[in-house]
Amino acid sequence: MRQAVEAQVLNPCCELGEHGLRQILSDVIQEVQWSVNQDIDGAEILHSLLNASWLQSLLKVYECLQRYLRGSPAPALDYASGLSLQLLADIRALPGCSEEAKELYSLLRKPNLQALLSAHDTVAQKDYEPVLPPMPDKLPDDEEATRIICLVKNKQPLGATIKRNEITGEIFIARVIHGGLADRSGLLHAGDRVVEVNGFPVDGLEPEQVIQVVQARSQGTIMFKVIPITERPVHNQTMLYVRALVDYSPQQDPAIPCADAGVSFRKGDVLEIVDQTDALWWQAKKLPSSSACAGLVPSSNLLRRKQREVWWSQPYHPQAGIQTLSTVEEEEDLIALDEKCVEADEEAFESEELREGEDDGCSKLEDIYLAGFRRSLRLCRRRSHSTTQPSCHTRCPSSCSNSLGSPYEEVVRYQRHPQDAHRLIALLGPPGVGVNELRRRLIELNPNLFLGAVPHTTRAPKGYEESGREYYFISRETFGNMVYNNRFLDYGEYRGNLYGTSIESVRDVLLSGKICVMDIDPNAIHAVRSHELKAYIIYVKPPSQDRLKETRQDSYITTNYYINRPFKEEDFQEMEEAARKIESHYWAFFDQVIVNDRLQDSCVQLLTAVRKAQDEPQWVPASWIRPTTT
Ligand SMILES: Nc1ncnc2c1ncn2[C@@H]1O[C@H](COP(=O)(O)OP(=O)(O)OP(=O)(O)O)[C@@H](O)[C@H]1O
Repeated sequence: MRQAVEAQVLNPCCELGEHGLRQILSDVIQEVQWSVNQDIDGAEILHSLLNASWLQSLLKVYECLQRYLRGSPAPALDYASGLSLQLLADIRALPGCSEEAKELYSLLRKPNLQALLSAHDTVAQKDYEPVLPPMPDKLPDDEEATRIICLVKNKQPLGATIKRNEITGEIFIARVIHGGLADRSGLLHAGDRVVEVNGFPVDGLEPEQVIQVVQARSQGTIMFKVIPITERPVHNQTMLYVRALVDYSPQQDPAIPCADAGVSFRKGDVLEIVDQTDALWWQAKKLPSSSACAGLVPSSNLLRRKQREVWWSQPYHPQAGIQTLSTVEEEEDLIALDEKCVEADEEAFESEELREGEDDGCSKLEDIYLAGFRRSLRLCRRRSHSTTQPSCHTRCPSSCSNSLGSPYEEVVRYQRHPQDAHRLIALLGPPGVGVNELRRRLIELNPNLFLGAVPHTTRAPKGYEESGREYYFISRETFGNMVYNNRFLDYGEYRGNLYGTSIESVRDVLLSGKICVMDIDPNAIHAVRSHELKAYIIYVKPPSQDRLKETRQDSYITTNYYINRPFKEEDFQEMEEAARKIESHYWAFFDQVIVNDRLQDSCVQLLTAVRKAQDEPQWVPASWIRPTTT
């Protein structure tokens, strides 16, 4: 018997029979049993190994595969789709058909089944397209290994770019676009040398001329003769999602290798980076994307370099391929705006000067105080909107300019766990647009769920005020210490008193299980975008000037110099101007934009946005989820 086993091992191709292997195995077990009886070393281990059920199963699988290999699969017929059509006609012709026949009829009519049968027939008839040209009879011995590649082109672009070696004039595939036609074929690779296209030798041609040869045939088979690259680099691509912090238009970028293959994006767009092989040009898809095909975007380094070039050479150039987040010219504009504001209100200011304390916008809803609506706090914020020397400071005043250095921000999909603290809801917009009106309405809707953070101030409390309710009343020294220890999200001075909102105040609301709703100065965006607060930022945008005039007829604005006066034409213009500046600097950081046209609609949109922020997955900075030590 042992000889029989050896024969099988030496000649693995010989027939094992249906139960061949298992038979051998049981013979081996018997043999081992015999060895055990003879007290031979290691035999027991071998015995248990051979008895193992997993080995038995594996051998069973092996036998099945052997059986399958012996009988090569062949189609029973190669006209299944024709037969199904005949069947449909026959069933239709039946005078009264059974339920089974009806079911069969409806099954056979399904387009997916018909497509399947048609695919079956194509394979069965070996009716493959395209028919490759015959191999030349005589290939010169010294010719390098060439490959003939036929791609069937539809209206889609080929999905590959080429480059020319300026010394030799040879044409190479520069890159293959992820998910494009060439990529899906798996036949063309970056680095392959293109020798011929549709029979035309391309050596020495300009890349544009080669493209013309390719494009001469917009549809049908394109034949490439290529010398494949010998060593294809191995890429370990990792999934990367980024939020664009700048605008980019490939059509306006003369440096892009192929503008048609470029992906344009705006600040705030989320890009899926599918290939970072090239140091200069990444491949990406703009989300949400229904296309399998990626396109070219500048790499982070390249985009940063472009940003710097634009920054230094063209402070503001709307035609430039890339627009920076902020420009020097715009900063100067901001000063001009403030002067205009003083001019406009000087006369009336005499008679109707603001008096801090007379009406501090105390907001009380039955027995619930709505903290953070103080007029002085808002005025101190407003001043920072309109000057380059902000009276309101943020915990990280330089963070905005830091973000200018990085054109992409890595993001990940995040959904708050129901047991986690709520995300901070931060509202912002140009002065007077209605941020506080919306915030107030939201809190009033459900004060048990929504709450503002209690701000700090150095001013003395008034008779009716309680520390921790309207404000935390603290000394200048304590306030200074808190500033020193970065405990304010934003703070500022108004009429000699300091005001600020601390991280602890927001934390208190969040820890109580409520949703903290805060209005913030744009400068505070970077402070609230933190691992702990995970702010969801809602930008309240003014509608058109006409709609502002129409909707704000009975509304009142509080300016630096007036409390609650009717809106004037110039208020709307200033609002629009301020909105333009906020948008050009900060658009990328807005999770939601609400155009505050009809108040009722805006309230509904706000409520929906707040629910989305808490309960639906959102793109958030990767650093919130994987905090770094820096
Ligand atoms: N959609 C709207 N339609 C009509 N009036 C509105 C609308 N939104 C807000 N208002 C009114 O506009 C005025 C200014 O609104 P609000 O005080 O909320 O502005 P704000 O954005 O908080 O600005 P600031 O903080 O600088 O005062 C208020 O009288 C408010 O009731």
